Amino acid sequence: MRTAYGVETVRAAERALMARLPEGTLMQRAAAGLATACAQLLGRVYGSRVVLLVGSGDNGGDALHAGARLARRGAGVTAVLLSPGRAHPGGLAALRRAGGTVADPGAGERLIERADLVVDGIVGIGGKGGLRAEAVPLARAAARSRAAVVAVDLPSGVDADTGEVRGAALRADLTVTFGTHKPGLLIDPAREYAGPVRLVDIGLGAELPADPELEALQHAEVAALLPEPAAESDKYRRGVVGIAAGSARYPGAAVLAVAGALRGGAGAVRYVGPAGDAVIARFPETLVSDRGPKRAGRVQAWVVGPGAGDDAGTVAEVLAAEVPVLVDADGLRLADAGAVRARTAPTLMTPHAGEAAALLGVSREEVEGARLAAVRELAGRYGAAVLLKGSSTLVAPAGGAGTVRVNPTGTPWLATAGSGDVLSGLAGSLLAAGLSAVDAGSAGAYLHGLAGRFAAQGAPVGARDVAEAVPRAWRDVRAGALGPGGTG
Ligand SMILES: NC(=O)C1=CN([C@@H]2O[C@H](COP(=O)(O)OP(=O)(O)OC[C@H]3O[C@@H](n4cnc5c(N)ncnc54)[C@H](O)[C@@H]3O)[C@@H](O)[C@H]2O)[C@@H](O)CC1
Ligand SMILES: Nc1ncnc2c1ncn2[C@@H]1O[C@H](COP(=O)(O)OP(=O)(O)O)[C@@H](O)[C@H]1O
Ligand SMILES: [K+]
Repeated sequence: MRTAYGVETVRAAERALMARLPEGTLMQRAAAGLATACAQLLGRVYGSRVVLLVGSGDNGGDALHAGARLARRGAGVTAVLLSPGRAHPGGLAALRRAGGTVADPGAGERLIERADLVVDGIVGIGGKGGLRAEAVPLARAAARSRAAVVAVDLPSGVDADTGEVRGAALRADLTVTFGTHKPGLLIDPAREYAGPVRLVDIGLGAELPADPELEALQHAEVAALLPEPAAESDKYRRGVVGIAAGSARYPGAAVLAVAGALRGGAGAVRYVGPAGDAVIARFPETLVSDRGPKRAGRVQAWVVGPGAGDDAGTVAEVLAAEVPVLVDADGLRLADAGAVRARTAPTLMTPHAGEAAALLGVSREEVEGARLAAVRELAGRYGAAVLLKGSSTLVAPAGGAGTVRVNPTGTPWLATAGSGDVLSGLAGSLLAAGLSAVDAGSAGAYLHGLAGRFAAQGAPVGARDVAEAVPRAWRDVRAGALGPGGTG
C-alpha cells in the first residue's frame, strides 16, 4: 500500500520525531537520500555540473546539504539563491566547505542551460500559492535545458495537499520525497509534474496516524479483495449482478457493461433493458429480461445508467432497490439526489470529470484542476461513495471524509469510447460479489487500468479489447500477490 499524508499531519509527525533526535538529523537523512538519487541519475558524479535552486526554507536546506555531498564527490555545484539573505545557513556553510559556489540570482538561467542536473529546492511543503514571479524564468529554463531535473520533496509550484497547479511549476524527471508521499504527488495535474517519485525513509513512519489522506492499493491488497469461488459456490452464492443499461440509441453501452460484468466475479449477469438482443447475440450466457428492474428477478447489486438515454423511470426503480447500486453515465444525470441520499444500501457513483462538473455546477476544468476536493464534495452531497474517473482516478467513501483511494494502474489509452461502460460492469460485478462500494470501485479501477495496459501495449485499443484483457489483469494481480512460485 502506498499512502500519502497532508502537510499538517507531516509537520506534526516531524515535530514529534525531531523532539527525540539531535538537531539536524532529519535534514541529514533527507539530504543523504537526495544525494544518492541525484548520483544515480547522473551516473558519473565527478566532473558533472549541478545547479541548486535554493529557496528560503528547509527545502532549500535539503538541496544545499545534498549539493555539498555531491561536491565532495567531485561535482561542480553552484547554488542559485532565490532569497539571498535567507538561505539555510547550515546548508550554505556545508556547501561552501565542500567547494561549492554561490551564484548571483541573475546568472540562474545561463547556469541551468549548461547544467547536467538541476535540483529544485525552491519550496517544499511550506509553499503557498504558485511559484513566485522571480522563480518562473528559472522553471522555464529548466524545462528548456537538457539537464535532468530532480525535485526536492515535491516540485515547486504544485500544491502538496491537493495536487492543484496554479500557474508555472517545476517539471521534474524525478521527485525525491521524504518520510511519506504527499497527496499532490499522487493526483494529477501535480503528479505529472513530479515524474517518478522516490520515497526516502527518514524514520517518520511510526509518527504517522493510521488513516492517511490518500492510499493507493497495490497487487497484494487488490488480490486480497478479489472474490474467489470455493468448493460450495454456485452461481447465486457468487452473486448476481443486474445491468440496467443501454437504449435503442445506445445498445453498445449495454453490451460493454455486460462484457465488464461477466469478468468481474459475479456468478451470473442479468440484463434489463431494450438492448437484450444485442447483448444475447454477443453474450449468450446473460440472463435477459425486458420487464424492468423490479420484475427481473433477484440480484445482489445493480449497475444503472450506461447508455440509458432519458429513461429516468428505470433509474428511480433501481435506486429504490435494497441492494448496492452503481450509478454511471446518464444515470448520474437522471438520479434524484434525494433518492440517492435516502438509500440504506451502499451506492457508488462513477462520474468522469464532465459528469462530476455537471453535478457540482462548476466547469470541467475546475474538477480536473482540483480532483480531490471535487470527489469529496460529491460524496458529501450525495452521501454515496464516488469514483471520479480520469487520469489518477479517485474513490471517496460515502460522506466524503476519511481516506480517499487513488488508482495507480490507469493509462491514457483507456480514454476510448465505452471503456467507462466496461468499468461500470466490472465494478458492479464486484459489488454483487460482496465487496464494499469503495473496495469494488478501487479494485475495479485497478483491474480496468491493468487491462487497459495489457490490451494497449502502446497502441490504440477499443473498449471491447479492454474487457477481454480483464481476466489477464485478474491473473496478474493474483500471481503478483502470491509471489514467485505461486500457482493460483
Ligand atoms: N521539517 C522537517 O523535519 C524536515 C523538513 N524537510 C524539508 O523541509 C521542507 C519544508 O521546509 P519549510 O517549512 O522551511 O518550508 P519550505 O522550504 O517548503 O518553504 C518555506 C519558505 O518558502 C517561502 N515560500 C512560500 N511559498 C513560496 C512560493 N510560492 N514561492 C517562493 N517562496 C515561497 C516562505 O516564505 C518560506 O520562507 C520540506 O518540504 C522538506 O524538503 C526535510 O529536511 C526533512 C525533515
Ligand atoms: N487521461 C487518462 N488517463 C487514464 N485513464 C483515463 C484517462 N482518460 C480516461 N481514462 C479512463 O477511461 C475510462 C473512460 O470512461 P468514460 O469517460 O466514462 O468513457 P465512456 O463513457 O466512453 O465509457 C475511465 O475508466 C477513465 O478513468
Ligand atoms: K521543491
